Amino acid sequence: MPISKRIVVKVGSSLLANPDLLTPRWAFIQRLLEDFRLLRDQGYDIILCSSGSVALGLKMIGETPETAGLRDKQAAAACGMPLLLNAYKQVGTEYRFDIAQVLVTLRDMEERKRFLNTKNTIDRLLDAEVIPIVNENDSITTEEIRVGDNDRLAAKVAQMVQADHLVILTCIDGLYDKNPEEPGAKLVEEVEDVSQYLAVTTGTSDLGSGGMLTKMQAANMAQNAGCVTLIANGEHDSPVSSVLFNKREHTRCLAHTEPASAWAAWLTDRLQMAGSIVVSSDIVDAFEKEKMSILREHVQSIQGPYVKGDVIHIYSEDGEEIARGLSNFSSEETMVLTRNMNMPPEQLLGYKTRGTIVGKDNLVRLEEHHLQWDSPEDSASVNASSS
Ligand SMILES: Nc1ncnc2c1ncn2[C@@H]1O[C@H](COP(=O)(O)OP(=O)(O)O)[C@@H](O)[C@H]1O
Ligand SMILES: N[C@@H](CCC(=O)OP(=O)(O)O)C(=O)O
Repeated sequence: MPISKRIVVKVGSSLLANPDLLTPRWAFIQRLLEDFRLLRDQGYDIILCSSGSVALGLKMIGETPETAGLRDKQAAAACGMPLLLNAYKQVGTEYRFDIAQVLVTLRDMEERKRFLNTKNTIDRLLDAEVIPIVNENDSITTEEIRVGDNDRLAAKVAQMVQADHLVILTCIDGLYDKNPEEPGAKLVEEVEDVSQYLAVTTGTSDLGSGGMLTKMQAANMAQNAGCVTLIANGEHDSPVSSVLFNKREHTRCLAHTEPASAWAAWLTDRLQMAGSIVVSSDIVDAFEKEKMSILREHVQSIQGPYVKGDVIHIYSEDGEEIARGLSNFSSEETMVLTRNMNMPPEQLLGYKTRGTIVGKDNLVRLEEHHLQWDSPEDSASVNASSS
């Protein structure tokens, strides 16, 4: 099976749950899986990222979308997940599909080993022609350690399986050039640079989580991994193939050139910032010409806490994010190294090390098409050489 026939389909809560009764929308699931059958028969591998567990589980714990807090949503997800999977299972049988549940957490995407483990599982399911249904394991994730939206999670999965299309089905026809409630808002058919639209993407539907903002962030991650994102209304016959084959209106976010490697794509597109450092202007200038390792003398300030092996965001002194890279040290160790420049790293840390903060092979310089993240609050950062 050529890898170019891999698609990731993300389905939002509002398509899966009736807004008032919070019960499964069987007719939609029917249309979706009927379309999957058609695509499978044409040789497409499909990975489904499905929301809906929280919405479908709320009634069981006596909550509503308006009143539910984080704890309620965690419990609702535990109640709703079997209902959601049961719906897919029942309809799947009708269309000769086997399905499988893959529940992931933030760390399964952010830690390289766990990311590859998840990839292996999904690949194996696809080999067996089983449809992986991916969702966040909401019941065990708290605010600090959750992805929080399935748009970016789906983009991460698209990057993971090297899909060439990510199809995001939602309750609106695509991205509008301003708040769709405002008169005169127009559908944007093609997006090359998502950063132009971030300011006009506030608000979600009643059951949705991330709104159009996380769809744009997801599209950027997919773009950077060489994957096209199609955003469309799911309320349509053949909801996926009609968009994939360009038979109805939608927003198409173009793919950028292929990333240097799957490793570089994983390293660059993050779901959460583990920590960051500010580096001196000499290394920023040097970066213009070639990629170089970041040494302790380059570090101006550190924002943690983070641990050895976390991907950290690297900023210039004027707040521009210039690179991301795998840190060889925890934030505490980095602090010790940079505050005691006259002492050898080995002596400071008690083990053999050259003290390179980020090696050049574990570093990716951000390009124009990568969305930069705002630098963390200055007040929270600690000056590396202040004592
Ligand atoms: N510029 C925009 N274009 C389109 N939709 C937008 C825009 N800004 C905000 N939205 C809102 O995003 C919502 C879709 O996101 P969301 O509710 O999270 O859906 P889903 O549950 O499918 O992820 C729409 O209902 C719309 O109101
Ligand atoms: N993981 C959650 C959904 C999170 C989410 O992104 O929701 P949505 O914006 O409707 O796609 C759930 O299963 O309810």
